[in-house]
Amino acid sequence: MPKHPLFPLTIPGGTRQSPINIQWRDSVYDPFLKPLKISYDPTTCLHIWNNGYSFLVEFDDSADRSIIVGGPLENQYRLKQFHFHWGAINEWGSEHTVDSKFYPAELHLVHWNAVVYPTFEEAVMEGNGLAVIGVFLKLGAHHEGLQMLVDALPAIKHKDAVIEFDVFDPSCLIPSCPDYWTYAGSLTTPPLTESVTWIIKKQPIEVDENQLEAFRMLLFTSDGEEEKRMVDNFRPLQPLMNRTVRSSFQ
Ligand SMILES: CC#CCNS(=O)(=O)c1cc(S(N)(=O)=O)ccc1C(=O)O
Ligand SMILES: [Zn+2]
Repeated sequence: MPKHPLFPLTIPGGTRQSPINIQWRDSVYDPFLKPLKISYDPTTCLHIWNNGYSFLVEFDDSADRSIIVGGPLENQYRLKQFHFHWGAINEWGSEHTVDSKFYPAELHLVHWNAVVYPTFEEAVMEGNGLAVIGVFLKLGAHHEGLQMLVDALPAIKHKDAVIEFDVFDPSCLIPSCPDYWTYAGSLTTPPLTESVTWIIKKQPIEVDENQLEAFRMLLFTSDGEEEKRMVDNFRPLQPLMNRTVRSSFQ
């Protein structure tokens, strides 16, 4: 298991840190959880860029055009960006684990509560400010929708590289099975604030080896610096402490 030079391991006084191991048998079915409703407008897609930690696709979140509602959420939340975490090899790479099993990668779709908070930055600091959908990636069949992202990666190999990305519907990356786990957690990168309602999809999506390898050819480093491959950009598991993971399924 690689060490994590990227960011602090612990937040002093943290009681709801992420990621966590989801022990399937300890999760509690909640019949009052609603189905998650996802309505994304593909034309709100802006650009894809390498921020030196992951690659992310950002969306125009100046209006309620790409939103999620329902599930465990009290309000609707606006899509701001999505990004991935992955490993150097297929044995690990996801941030969350299920019964202590790692997946080779994990997708995070980050949304913020624009009903209650005026800006994303303010929402990041509040307990109900963010909602992140987590989707596991497993090695298997070629994923057509992901390939559009993979084809753009060579153009953003280095830190701070960005290219236009006009139309993309991230719904194609979300499994059709409605089942999810949900728990109260945090950002897994600085500022690590305890502001995230996590919604982790039970069913992974399948991607092929070439697609995972394409993630691994990205670099943490800027053009001209000594090359460091962008791999193992996941935070170590955090203690569950006094939390229950709820499931939307029996
Ligand atoms: C201020 C502030 C902030 C956090 N930004 S983020 O929520 O988009 C985010 C969230 C996550 S995660 N892994 O917690 O969803 C990772 C990375 C990022 C990011 O800045 O790129
Ligand atoms: Zn993430």
